[in-house]
Parts: sequence; structure tokens; C-alpha cells
Amino acid sequence: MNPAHPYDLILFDLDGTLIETAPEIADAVNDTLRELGHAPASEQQITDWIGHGTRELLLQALAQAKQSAVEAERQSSGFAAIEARFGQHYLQRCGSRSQLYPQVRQTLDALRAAGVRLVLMTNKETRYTEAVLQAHQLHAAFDRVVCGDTLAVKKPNPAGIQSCLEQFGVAPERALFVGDSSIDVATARNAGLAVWVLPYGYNMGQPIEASAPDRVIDHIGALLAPAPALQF
Ligand SMILES: O=C(O)COP(=O)(O)O
Repeated sequence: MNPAHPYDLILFDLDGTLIETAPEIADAVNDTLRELGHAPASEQQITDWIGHGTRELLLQALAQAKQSAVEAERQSSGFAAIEARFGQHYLQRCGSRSQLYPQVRQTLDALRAAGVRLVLMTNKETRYTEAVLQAHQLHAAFDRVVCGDTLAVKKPNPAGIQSCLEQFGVAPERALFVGDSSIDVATARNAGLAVWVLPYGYNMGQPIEASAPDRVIDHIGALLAPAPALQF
């Protein structure tokens, strides 16, 4: 137990919580669609597909462009090659139009200095997550990174959280999830954790308040600000 902070472990979502990634994801999707001879999708539409991992987002984009079904795209023999091509575009775009949200770096550093264990828990696949973290020099900020393909299941399955609680020897009531979507809220609830959310992120076009988080905070720095609910 860490007397300096009400939580011993904080798990963070990535896209829309720590880093604004949607603009360059949209660029990479549209690079791919154009190459295939399809019309581009709007940045807002692509933003609303964020949440279940980059492969799912690409499948949604292809299905919309071709007026087909997501499952038909998933089963298509050409999908592996399209995904590989998308990957090249995305890795090239990484860092071009993404940016850390306010106070992210300082807050992560301060929490770490206070002895809080920090985990990044994203549905984004490992190769893309690593590229984004590298582009923003954020790879050393976390004690563990759990991506959409790290385990056999991803958010909202609680297995990732449970694995971190076990690894760091932390009880659920001493851990907090910080995210931006109903998927994050469901993940936290499935593991019995408190969950705070940022309203500026990506929640599939829905207001995040509707998923009933414990707190809505304006910026990540609120994790450090004294609040009546917190015993600093
Ligand atoms: O890649 C996605 O679709 C979601 O990523 P996130 O879990 O960091 O929001």
C-alpha cells in the first residue's frame, strides 16, 4: 500500500485518453482506401470506429467503402494483404498528426515518482502501439503495456486488468482505470475497479457520461489534484 497516493496501480487507455491519434489513423485508412480505388471516409466517421482495435477499424472502413459486411471483409482472401499495406501506411503516419493531450507527460512522471505503478492498456495492436509510444517518447513511462493482441482476449474482457493486479500484487480497490470510452468503463467494471474518464476522447459517437463512470475529469492532471474523494 502506497500512503502517498489513493491508488497503487493506475491503468490508462491510449487512443483518446493519453494521445490524440484519430487524425493520423484517418490518414492511414484513407491512404489505403484510395490505393484500392475507394472513396475516402470522413475523419469523424473513422474516429467513431476507434475502440475495438485497428484491425476492426480497418474492416469497418472496407465494409463501408464497398457497401459490404464486416464479416465478409474479414473472411476475404485479400484482407491480409490490405492489412499489411494499411500497416505500412500507419507506421509511416505515426507521429505526424498525433499529440499528447495536456498534462499527460508531467502527470505520468509525477505518479511514477510517487510510487504508483502505471499500465497502458489499449486495444490497439502491439506493433502500432509501440510505434505511437516511440513517436512520443512515452515507451519508458509504463511498468507494463498490454495491447489488443497481448493476451487471447482484449477489453472489455477483464483478463488484462486481472493479470496486472496479480503481477503487481494490488487489490482491485487500490487500482483505478482511466479511459475515454464505454469499453473502458465496462472493462473496469468487469474487474471491479473504479473508473475515471476523459470527455475529449473517442466513444463511438456517444456521450461518455451515459456509461456511468465514477468521475469525468477535464484532463489527466486531475489525477494529481487534491479532491475531496481522495486522501492525499
Ligand atoms: O485501437 C483502438 O481501436 C482502441 O485503442 P484504445 O483501447 O487505446 O482506445
